Amino acid sequence: HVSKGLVVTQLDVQPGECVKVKGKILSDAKGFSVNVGKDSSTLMLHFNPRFDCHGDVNTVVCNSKEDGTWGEEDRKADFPFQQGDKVEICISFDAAEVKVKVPEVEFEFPNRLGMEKIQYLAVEGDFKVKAIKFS
Ligand SMILES: C=CCO[C@@H]1O[C@H](CO)[C@@H](O[C@@H]2O[C@H](CO)[C@H](O)[C@H](OCc3cn(-c4n[nH]c(N)n4)nn3)[C@H]2O)[C@H](O)[C@H]1NC(C)=O
Repeated sequence: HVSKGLVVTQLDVQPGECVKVKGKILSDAKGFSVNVGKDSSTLMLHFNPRFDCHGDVNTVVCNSKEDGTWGEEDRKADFPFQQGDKVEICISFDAAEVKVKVPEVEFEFPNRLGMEKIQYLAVEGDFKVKAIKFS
């Protein structure tokens, strides 16, 4: 399993609010993930840019996780990331969907679990977190 990165629990992020993660993608990154939800087993969104891992090259894979079981993967067309880049990722949600804003591109993913708040944030993989901000 990927090494443990930053984990934040006891959050209470409401619809319309934003979780901002600033950091640096490692220069030899294979992939990283930003995970938000209730806890590590119940994720509203697993946002997983893959440079070269699990058989994917330069592909953003999104998924949800319910009580430890992955949902259907959603592979995105855009891949606005480069190894070594500094990135700022903003995640917000409402009853219908989760939005992931990065410069130039906004990804959308259905709020499959109908979650009403984000209590958990975990950043995993080849990503060095510099700052997190809740607004
Ligand atoms: C073609 C063979 C069967 O399909 C493959 O099955 C793999 C195993 O499920 C898929 O990889 C997993 O995809 C998951 C998202 O759907 C995750 O990215 C998983 O990454 C490791 C991981 C992260 N996490 C995790 N992060 N945060 C939390 N709470 N858990 N748990 N396991 C990956 O190991 C992989 O994406 C999938 N590939 C395709 C093309 O479907």
